[in-house]
Amino acid sequence: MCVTRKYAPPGNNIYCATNIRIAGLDLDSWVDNIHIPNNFIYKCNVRFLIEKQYTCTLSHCLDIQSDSLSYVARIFENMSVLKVALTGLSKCVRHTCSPMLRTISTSTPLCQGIPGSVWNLGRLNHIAIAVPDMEKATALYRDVLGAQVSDKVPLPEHGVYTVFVELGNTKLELLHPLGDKSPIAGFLQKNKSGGMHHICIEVDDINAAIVDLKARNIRTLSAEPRIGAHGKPVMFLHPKDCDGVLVELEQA
Ligand SMILES: C[C@@H](C(=O)O)C(=O)SCCNC(=O)CCNC(=O)[C@H](O)C(C)(C)COP(=O)(O)OP(=O)(O)OC[C@H]1O[C@@H](n2cnc3c(N)ncnc32)[C@H](O)[C@@H]1OP(=O)(O)O
Repeated sequence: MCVTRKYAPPGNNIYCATNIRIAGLDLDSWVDNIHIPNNFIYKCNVRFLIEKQYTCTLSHCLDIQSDSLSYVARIFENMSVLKVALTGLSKCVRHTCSPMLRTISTSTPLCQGIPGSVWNLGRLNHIAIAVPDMEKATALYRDVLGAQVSDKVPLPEHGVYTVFVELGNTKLELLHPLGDKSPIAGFLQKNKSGGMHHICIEVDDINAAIVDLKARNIRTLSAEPRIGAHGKPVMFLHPKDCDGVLVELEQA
């Protein structure tokens, strides 16, 4: 799906295309009337967030039948006002200044937000494959399939050796057990020839994601985010809560 210029009048940014009405008021009047700290930036960002959440519906006229106060409460529930102010402003500037951004693909975070949520799912970072023989697996991707592969890196804190295979649009992470308590050892016991172990998806705010997912009863597999293979905070989600797939979220 593509949202193109035809939905937006020339000279305006994409958000002008949607006529959003909340609780019977147009968005501007509604934002003017809401009782949040009397600060222009806060109001700007509330407006921005609502537009951001709803523009992708492709609707020219969107009626949100919602009690205005509870709607604001939901928006503020999961966010720090400062973060919203900064994110909102920088995104507003980008969207008003660059005509290129009038074309939005569904793979951008813009189209993936959940109404009222302050975090967005990003790109697929990697797919991890547990392998019983790292040298053999590396040789397969490097010598037989012709991919660029990284060096083998030990990550004792995760109980794994890793090799990354570059694929252009994403990566494969080959995993082999390191140490007695490696989570990969148990997996390989059950899957002797190896197999897909997890997928890793980027998120723009891992802490907000964790709070939100925990509230939705999705189990996280460590108390706090840990530093993953790319030196960034990561969190694993229980496969039983993710349709049988072990999901790793990585801070983008
Ligand atoms: C460096 C870093 C990075 O990329 O940044 C990494 O890759 S670290 C990569 C390694 N680190 C991790 O995997 C950390 C997160 N993983 C974990 O906490 C654990 O491995 C669990 C996923 C919770 C599995 O725990 P454990 O092996 O003790 O339990 P288990 O074997 O009894 O499994 C419980 C149930 O989950 C299923 N299960 C286990 N591993 C699975 C997997 N990878 N994908 C899908 N399902 C899986 C089992 O089949 C079983 O289902 P049934 O009951 O139906 O039989």
